[in-house]
Amino acid sequence: MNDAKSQMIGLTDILIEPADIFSVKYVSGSYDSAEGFQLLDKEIAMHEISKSSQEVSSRRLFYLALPPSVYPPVYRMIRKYCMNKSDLSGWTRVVVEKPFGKDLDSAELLGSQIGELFDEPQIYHIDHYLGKELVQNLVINISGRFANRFFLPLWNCDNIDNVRIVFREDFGTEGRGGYFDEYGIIRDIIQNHLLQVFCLVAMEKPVSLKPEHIRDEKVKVLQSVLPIKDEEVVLGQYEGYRDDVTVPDHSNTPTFATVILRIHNERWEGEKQGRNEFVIRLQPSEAMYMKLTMSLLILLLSISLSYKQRYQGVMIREAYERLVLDTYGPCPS
Ligand SMILES: NC(=O)C1=CN([C@@H]2O[C@H](COP(=O)(O)OP(=O)(O)OC[C@H]3O[C@@H](n4cnc5c(N)ncnc54)[C@H](OP(=O)(O)O)[C@@H]3O)[C@@H](O)[C@H]2O)C=CC1
Ligand SMILES: O=C1O[C@H](COP(=O)(O)O)[C@@H](O)[C@H](O)[C@H]1O
Repeated sequence: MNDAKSQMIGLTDILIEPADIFSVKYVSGSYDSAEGFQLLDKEIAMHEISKSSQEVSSRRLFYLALPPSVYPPVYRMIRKYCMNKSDLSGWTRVVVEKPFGKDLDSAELLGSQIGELFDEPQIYHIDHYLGKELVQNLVINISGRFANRFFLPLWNCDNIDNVRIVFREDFGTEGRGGYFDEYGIIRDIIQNHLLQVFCLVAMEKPVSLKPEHIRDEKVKVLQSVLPIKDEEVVLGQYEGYRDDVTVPDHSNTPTFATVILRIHNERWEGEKQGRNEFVIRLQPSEAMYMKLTMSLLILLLSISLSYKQRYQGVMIREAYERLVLDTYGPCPS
């Protein structure tokens, strides 16, 4: 690994207390050499001894803000040098970012490489879109589709012509070309964040909110998607993308993509011509609103709920904050 890509930062000390006090310590080293990880382990152990009544019993969570292609060497080092040593209690968990590989082969390879080092319950796959307030609402909260008697009977192809899941950003790679150019917009955003939203919008009601039940329903809806037609995909690259010095001059990586997914199941297969719109805006400024177009009069009626206005003073957790805290608990969903 070259030097420019060899900085490893270890977060050795996070205190989460009612007063939200965070104390952070950095240890630097390279991804593929023992010294940095031995030092990191030493720092963690010192912290554990200073804080814990049970010597060297701890909960160690490793979250890597790195492209998954770098995971195998880093996780090998963690496995070798940084595990919780105690047989008494505690645990070691690792958080894996998206995209998980580039295709089926590389995803399976990555899975087996990480699987050789850690047991399944130790591995947490993170998709921060699942931590967003309105995405959580899609499944569990009061306005979630399964809890809401207003939406429940309407949520099918008799009443919904199409669902558009739109992600827009008004900035470029900003120095992240080293990661982004290797993956592109489909693997960076569509295959994970937007497909998760797609699954939550389209899936059937899970038997319970247990992780495996939610996962099973997501799998079913993905299996119901018909093969994508070439003519229903558009790819592009925004002008100026290659101006970023971290992007190769001749990059052909897509930075724009649109695709139509057709679901072949009882709920969604069928045609409905409709002109009303129900919008769930995850960001910026969380909101839900409805635009009703009364055919001849073309009257636009808006029924809206802006989270900022409606829930003034209520703190909405950041997606990562919610999910990283979840990794400390017993439930990986
Ligand atoms: N940025 C974001 O908003 C989000 C990012 N993620 C995920 O986090 C991970 C990292 O993304 P992000 O932090 O944005 O990416 P960056 O490009 O900022 O890279 C993060 C770190 O990884 C290093 N790095 C990048 N490419 C390579 C490589 N090919 N080999 C070795 N090291 C490399 C960088 O080193 P150097 O600085 O030297 O290039 C940097 O230290 C990705 O998996 C991404 O999907 C997930 C959600 C949101
Ligand atoms: O995963 C990623 O997401 C961010 C966008 O996240 P958001 O919460 O700000 O919508 C994106 O910028 C980044 O390229 C990608 O890796």
